[in-house]
This record gives sequence, structure tokens and C-alpha cells, in this order.
Amino acid sequence: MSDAALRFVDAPDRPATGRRLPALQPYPERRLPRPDRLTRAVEAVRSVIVPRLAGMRTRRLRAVVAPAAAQAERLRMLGDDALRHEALALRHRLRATMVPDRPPDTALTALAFALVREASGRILGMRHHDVQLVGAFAMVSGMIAEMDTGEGKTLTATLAAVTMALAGWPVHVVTVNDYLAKRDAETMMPLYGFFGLDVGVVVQGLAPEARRTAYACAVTYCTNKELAFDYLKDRLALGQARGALRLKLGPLGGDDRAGKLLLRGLHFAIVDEADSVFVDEARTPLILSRQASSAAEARLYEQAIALARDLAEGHDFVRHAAERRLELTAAGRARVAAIARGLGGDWRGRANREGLALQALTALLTIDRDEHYIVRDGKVQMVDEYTGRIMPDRFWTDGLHQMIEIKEGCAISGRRVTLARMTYQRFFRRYRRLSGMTGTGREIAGELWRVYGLPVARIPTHKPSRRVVLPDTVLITAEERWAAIAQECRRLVARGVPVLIGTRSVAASEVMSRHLATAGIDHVVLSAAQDAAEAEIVAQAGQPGRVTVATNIAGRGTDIKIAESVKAAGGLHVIMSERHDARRIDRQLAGRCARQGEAGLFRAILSLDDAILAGSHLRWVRALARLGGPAARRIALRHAQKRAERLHARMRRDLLRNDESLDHALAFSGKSE
Ligand SMILES: Nc1ncnc2c1ncn2[C@@H]1O[C@H](COP(=O)(O)OP(=O)(O)OP(=O)(O)O)[C@@H](O)[C@H]1O
Repeated sequence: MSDAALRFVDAPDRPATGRRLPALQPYPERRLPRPDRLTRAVEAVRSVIVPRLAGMRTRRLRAVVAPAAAQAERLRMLGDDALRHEALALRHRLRATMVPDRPPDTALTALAFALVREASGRILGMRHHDVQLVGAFAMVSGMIAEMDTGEGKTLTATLAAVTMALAGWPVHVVTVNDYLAKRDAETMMPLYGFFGLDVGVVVQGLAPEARRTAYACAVTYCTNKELAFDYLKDRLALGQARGALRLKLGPLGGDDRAGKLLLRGLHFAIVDEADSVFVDEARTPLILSRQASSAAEARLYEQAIALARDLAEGHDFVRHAAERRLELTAAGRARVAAIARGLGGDWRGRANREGLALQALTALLTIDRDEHYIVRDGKVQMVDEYTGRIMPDRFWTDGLHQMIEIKEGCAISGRRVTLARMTYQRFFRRYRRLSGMTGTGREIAGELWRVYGLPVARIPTHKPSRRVVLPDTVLITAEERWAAIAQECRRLVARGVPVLIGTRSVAASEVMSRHLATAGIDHVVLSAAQDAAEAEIVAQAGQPGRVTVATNIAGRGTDIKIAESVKAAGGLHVIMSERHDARRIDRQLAGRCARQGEAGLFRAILSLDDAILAGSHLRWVRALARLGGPAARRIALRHAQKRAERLHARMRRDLLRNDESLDHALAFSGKSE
């Protein structure tokens, strides 16, 4: 498939027709008023109650299964044309009932699902399971469907996407990377085509015209990043930018303006890997920027790095490991002032010079190569801490990126000037109906409700899980841990069992790899540097005796097919080598084995040297754990993980609060959208 948008002939009527449909409003989206005190109080109470009702919600959603089943036999007897005709007839009824702020009609939705299920059986050779109907009903109801890994979320989404598209809603199916967006669109396209629905794909590098075409399709597959940035561009084009920004951009002309828009507004979205998009990505603000370079700035950053290299840890500055924060001591401040005296203009103000010094120390000491970034083709490229994926067009701000470039001896790129910014939180809340799917929603149910107004519905598995989970083994040193994993691998490989080892960073994967090599064990390492091959390598991880080392969720979304002989030997074994900051990510790793009721085993082999215990205030916890037995060590690691989760949740809350108040602040270079 080319990068160009995929289109289907026989496009259905655009939602421009019909009573409530978008053409009436040029760019439909939900506008959220600032809540008053009473609303806030009610919301606070609801945010405690709503996330706890997951079980009840699931029971209500099951109501879609029986009426869909009742249609199955009748639909099976129909020819393809008759089936299509039935969908056409249903379309009008769906359009009348599927309106914002009203729950979907169960009987009509069930009939739509039954039609899609029948068509899918004929076209893709896969009939949706009952639990998939329940999951899709959660989606059209504007909820998050929590479905275990391997339960077939990609196929489930088609039920919701076709139904909403037939109802006239432009549908966005949002995934985390280009590969998944393309793959899912390509696989499911014949099914959409059966109903005359066209499919568009938006990936990196696509020209604006092709984007517009793709967004004009009934269903558009895209990544969260492309989508959010396209929205930001639209907001700029809509000319809502005020003040300084408008001057910077010049007038954006009246009639010409509509032609510049990429999207048709924010109607209905199904967000795959919802936890990753709504929570992990939510820590990073979206910034639309352009480059502005200046030789003077480059010199300033070089001076800052040189100065920071002259400062001594413990004497001039201290490090707070848990928050990755650095602080200058009184001696350090005096030293910075002394050095700065010879450097001129930009170094004169105290806040300025100390800010520069701290930024340079951060670049040198807390942002690590092969963990937070890699250097490729002479460029510093950020690595997503959670996925291990490279983010080629993300940059640290306030000179930090340039300082890291100096540290690595790379050419200095231009500083970015912000044109517009917003957070994913604020972006997704603007959908008129938002939904999602994830394997791990329960841990963040409270946050999803508070921030996005999204309830989580837990969907049962199609078959009972046969995953064996062994208790954690916690060793004292990291070395002992790597050796123990290598030994375990050797034992398993001899029996033909494949092993997937999850690590926390690219650097850790490399250490693991060295230990495996020393032990003479053949293996493949999946690092962020191999973005393109990621899915293929993960897909192979179920072959007999295969050992794969990967950052915790690299290759997520790829199905691991288990060879027949492996099933008999107990399935894929997943070994977690380090706890992540979030329990959720650990559960995702566990979900790589024993999918769809197959056999599989998960265990963690950890150590007290792990990063999660690195904070200075955790020193006593670590000391006690060393003295205590295995149970004490396990408790120590759990405690550290819960602490990290709380810390990150607070950071996300602060970011959102900050983002909300930006609207009202003037001291800001770009407009907060
Ligand atoms: N109803 C069905 N009938 C037959 N096969 C199915 C059905 N639903 C899903 N599958 C198959 O199950 C496998 C897993 O699906 P998929 O990769 O979408 O799962 P997932 O829930 O997205 O997993 P992950 O959370 O790891 O991304 C795929 O090979 C898919 O084709």
C-alpha cells in the first residue's frame, strides 16, 4: 500500500446530508465551558463512584448480544446484495437515533453489529465473538473497552466504526504508530468496502492534500500524533489565534480559509492502546513549532555546557534522583556567578545564568544516551521512555535539545519557536463522542473519568485465561539478576520453549544481550533503533527455542503466533527483568504470553539495584529489603512502584492544570489551543 490515502469507490453520502449533520456547523467539536464550583463538587463525587461501576456497566452492555444473535440465522441466509441492502435501510434509522448526548439504541446497534459480523465472516473469514460485540457496544456508547491482550481489538473496532459511519459520523480510528495504522486499515478495508464505506490512512510525511482526502473518508486510520497536529494546524488556519501570533502569521484569508482545513471536525474516535495515548503520551505537551536558528544562541549553549562540566557534584550541586531534579548549592551559585562574569550579556541576570547552568547539568547528567535518546545519523532523537520507540520529530525545549547535541558532538539544530500548543488531554476531550480500547484500563479508570469523562467497561475474555504467573524473584544485585535470567533461558531453550525478556530501556536490553552472548544463547534484541523491523521480530517470538529481548512494550499491537510444538511445551515464557514505573506496563508485558486462552507463563526476575528504587528517600526501603527475606524485597519494589505512579499522575495533573490556565495567561509565546 502506498502512503497515499486509500480510497474506496462507491463512497457513501457524506454526512453533509441529514438533520443534525456536520455541514451545518463548519467544524464540529465539543466545547467545554469552565466548570463552576458546584459542577466541580458534583464531578468530584462522581469521579469516586463512576470508575467503580465497571462490573455493572459490563452487564448492561451485554444486552446487545442476544438481539444480535437472534438476527444471525436470518442474515446468514441472505445473499451479499440483500445484506448490503439491509445495511442501507438501517442507515437512515441509525442516523435518526445516533445523536450526541443520547445513548445508542440497543436494538438498532445490535442489528448493525449482526450485519457487520455476518459480512466479516464472509469477507475476512472471522466472525466477531460475543464478547467483541460487548466491547464494541462500549465504544459506540463512548466508553473505554478494557479487553485483554490478544482478544482481537482490531477486529472489534470494526463493529463500532462501521455502525457509526453508517450513522453518518466521520470516524477516526487512532493508533500509536504508522505501521499499525496502515496495517489495520489494510486488513479491515475489504470489510468497510462491503458496506460502501471508504477508508483513509494518515501517516507521517503525507502531503496536506492527501491528508484532507483521507480525513474526508468515512473511516480514517491515523496516529494520535498526526491527528492532533493536524487539528492544531486547523485551529491556526481557522484564525482563532489572537494577538501576537496573528501578526506573526499574517492574515489568513476569509474564503480561502475553509480550503486549508484538513479535518472535518472532531466527531467520533476509537483510540487503540488508549492507556498509552490518554495517559503516557499525556505527559508531553503537543507543540507546533518552526525552527529559528541563531549563532549567538548556539554559542550560549556551548558556554553553558562548558560551565556545567566545571561544576562538582556534592559541592556545587546536588541531585534528587527520583524526580530527576538538580539543585545548585550556595557554593555552586557563587561559582556560576564567578565563571559567568567573563561571558557577557546573556549571563548577567542571576535567574538566567542559573537556569542555563541547571539546564546544562540536566543535559549532561540526567538525560542518558540509549535510554532517553539515541544518536542516529548525527542527530539526537528522543526515545519514548515507555515504548522504547524513537520520536524523530519531538524535541526538548528551552535549549535542552541543543545542549544534548553539544554533549554528543552533533551539529546544533535551530531552536524551536512555538506557534501553538495544547495537551492530548484537551484535544481528545473535544470529540463529540470519544471511545477507546486497551488491555489495561482499570489502573487508570479514575483518571480516565476525571480527565476525559470516559468510563471503563471491563470486557470478559472469549476463553478463560491459562496464563501461569509465578511469584517474583528479587535478587540483590543487577549482575545476579542478569545471570539468573540467562540461566533460566538456557534451561527453557533446551526444552524448545521460546522466551521473551522485557527490559526497561534500550541500554538494559544491551546488557542482557551481553549476558546471553556470554552464556552462548542465540537471541535477537529489539531496540528502538529497529523501528521498522519491530513487528516482524516480535511476531517471530513464539517460534521454538527463540529468545527475544525487547523493551517492555516494543512491538505492542503485534500478534505473537505460537508454534504447535511450543503449545505442547507450555507456550511462550515472558520474563520481566525490571519493574516499570507503572503496573499497567508490567501487565502489558505479561499479556504477551497466553493470549486467547493459550498456555503461557509470566515471571519477574528483579533486583534491588533497579532504577525504581534509585531515589534517595528510598534508601531506607532498600536497606531494609536487603536485610529482609524475599517477601520484604517484593514489598519494597511494590512500594516504589506505587510511589512512582503517584508521582507521574501528579505530573500529568499539573500539566493539564497548567495547560488550562495558559489560555488566561499572557506571558506565553504561542497560543495555547
Ligand atoms: N472473532 C475472531 N475470530 C477469529 N480470529 C480472531 C477474532 N478476533 C481476533 N482474531 C485474531 O486474534 C488475533 C489477535 O488480535 P489482535 O492483535 O487484534 O489482538 P489485540 O487485542 O489487539 O492484542 P494486543 O493487545 O496485543 O494488541 C489476530 O490474529 C486476529 O486476527
